[in-house]
Amino acid sequence: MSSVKNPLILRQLFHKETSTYTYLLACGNTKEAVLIDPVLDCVERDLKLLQELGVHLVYGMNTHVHADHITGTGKLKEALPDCKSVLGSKSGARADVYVAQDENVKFGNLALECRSTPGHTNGCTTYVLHEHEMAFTGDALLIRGCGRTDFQQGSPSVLFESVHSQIFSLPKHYKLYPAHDYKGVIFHIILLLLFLSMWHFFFPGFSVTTVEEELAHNTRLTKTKEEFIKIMDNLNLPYPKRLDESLPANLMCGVTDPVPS
Ligand SMILES: N[C@@H](CCC(=O)N[C@@H](CSS)C(=O)NCC(=O)O)C(=O)O
Ligand SMILES: [Fe+2]
Repeated sequence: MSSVKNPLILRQLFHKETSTYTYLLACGNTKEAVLIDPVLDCVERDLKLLQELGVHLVYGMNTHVHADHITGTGKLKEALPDCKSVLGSKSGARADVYVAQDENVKFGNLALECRSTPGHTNGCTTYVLHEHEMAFTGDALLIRGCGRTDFQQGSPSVLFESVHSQIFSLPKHYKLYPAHDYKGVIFHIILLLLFLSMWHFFFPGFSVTTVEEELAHNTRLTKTKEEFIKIMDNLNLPYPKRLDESLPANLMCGVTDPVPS
């Protein structure tokens, strides 16, 4: 294990309605912070936390153009004018900073390396924090699963290559943090039927994994490429409930231009 020079403040936040994880990362020395995949509905929560921790948001970053929720980046920028939005250069959406393969996003003394991981969408980017041996995979890799490939330029073949070359090639002990966890949802439904509302207490789902765990236990990506393509082509998932509002808004950084009066 390499010695850690710069302390990291890390918070994993959850949006229950869309099972989305947002990550707050801040440099413990300088207090410069980034939010990865903020959700519009949770901006007030995130602003309060930034203030409580005494950190200064420099980037609102997205791993990709989300199809299931509206990004909070635009609203965060309105509240914090120093904050810039970051997105993969192949995303086709509006952002202040576009990142490509091997570029770094710096916050304080820490830096996130950008790895292009298309296949779920063209612009999908995995952000790697080498100093703390962790990566934020968006929807390219979910815990024991992966993002769907049936819309938004999705391609199972491209996703398979991305995950194997850019994520599974990281050291085996690296922690992987995804953009969603759907494992708790089944239990949620069962407990709702039992009129209980504390599902998260009993069945928290999964919050983090490692390269080693996914190489051994990912239900899709441990298969051959041919088997993987067959699985992905036959998922038959319903479209995300908020797709129609999310996609156009996220192409505009989560805010639509004001209508002239
Ligand atoms: N039911 C959810 C949407 C679920 C969904 O389609 N999730 C996406 C990631 S958000 S683009 C996905 O890739 N899922 C993979 C899988 O195996 O489930 C909603 O209505 O929001
Ligand atoms: Fe997605």
